[in-house]
Amino acid sequence: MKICIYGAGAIGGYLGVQLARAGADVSLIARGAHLAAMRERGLTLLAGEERHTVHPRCTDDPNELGVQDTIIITLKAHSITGVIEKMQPLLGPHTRIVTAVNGIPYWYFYKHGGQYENSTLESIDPGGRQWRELGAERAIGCIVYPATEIEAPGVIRHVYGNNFPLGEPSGEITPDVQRLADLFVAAGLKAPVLDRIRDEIWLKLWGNVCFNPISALTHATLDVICTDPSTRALSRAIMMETQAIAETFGVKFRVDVERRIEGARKVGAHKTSMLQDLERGRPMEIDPLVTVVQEMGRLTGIATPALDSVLAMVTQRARIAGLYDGVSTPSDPRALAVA
Ligand SMILES: NC(=O)C1=CN([C@@H]2O[C@H](COP(=O)(O)OP(=O)(O)OC[C@H]3O[C@@H](n4cnc5c(N)ncnc54)[C@H](OP(=O)(O)O)[C@@H]3O)[C@@H](O)[C@H]2O)C=CC1
Ligand SMILES: CC(C)(CO)C(=O)C(=O)O
Repeated sequence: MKICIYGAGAIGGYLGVQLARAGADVSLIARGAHLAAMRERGLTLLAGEERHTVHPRCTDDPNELGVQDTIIITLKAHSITGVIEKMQPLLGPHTRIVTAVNGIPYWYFYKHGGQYENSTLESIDPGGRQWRELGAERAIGCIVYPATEIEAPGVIRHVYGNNFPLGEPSGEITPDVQRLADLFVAAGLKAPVLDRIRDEIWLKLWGNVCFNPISALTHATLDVICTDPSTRALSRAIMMETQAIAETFGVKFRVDVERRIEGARKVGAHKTSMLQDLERGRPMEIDPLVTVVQEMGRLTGIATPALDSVLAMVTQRARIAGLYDGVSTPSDPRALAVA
């Protein structure tokens, strides 16, 4: 299976090392100093006391790679639209695209059923270009549970976790998704194939939608946000709004909100990716994690006053830092009035 990891940074680099070590035919697309370092010295994974270096093909030009069986997108989700054209040489009639990103993916309403079937969401997929030009029918869902970071160009630090649940939008256990899961397992990862992948997407997003913007606004780590009574209550309020929206779309949450917050608290003194991005001057992933929930709230007529307030502040914070030029424009006067 020819696999290309598009955006081989912290998560894509981790996957790249593990897949290469398992003997997979894997190519990495990256850029800048990180790409130069990988070309020169290979890609190194630091995991506890272990250190592994691999030398997969690395490029910033998809034309060099040609058609792939599987593309694993590990870009920040707000970067996907910007690479649609560059991705075209990788796409053949049978290519599958795995969305290994946080937030709601572009294919969300593909094989969803009901009144929203085949809808696109403006906050994550402006004009529906990802849906049309990457192809919703190509998609395989993936949830990223591990935490990793780029410690230096060409060097990935594994922080915790190895679980990447996978699932077809239709819920079927197809040969494609099973083959991919088998490959992940051979690479030492966990990759349960889920028949309700959207439930798991929301379970992860439940944390990102509140902890990430609150951390960017307060600079608090997860343990502090989940312990301080005020930020815990604010997180809970956003999570309850989010749950109401997701349940309208038929999502089932397998844990309750208190257990989800406790799970995050136990992660400890960890800075969310949004806080890390703010501190390092990198574009913040606001629309795929927060604005999209507001958009889905508008679609379903569910007010999101707590989320609206936090979103208004975090977008302003990000704009002032020059790290956001997205779509967030709250337009529901009722929600703004409540907020
Ligand atoms: N890191 C983590 O611990 C976790 C991450 N996630 C999610 O996983 C996804 C990936 O995150 P993460 O790995 O941290 O992100 P990174 O920013 O580390 O990785 C993305 C990589 O893609 C590169 N890139 C961006 N645009 C292009 C382009 N046009 N051509 C080539 N390369 C490009 C970036 O380069 P550059 O730096 O130059 O922009 C970067 O190296 C996100 O959705 C994130 O929320 C989820 C759970 C945990
Ligand atoms: C750490 C965690 C789970 C916080 O929601 C995360 O996914 C992130 O930082 O993006």
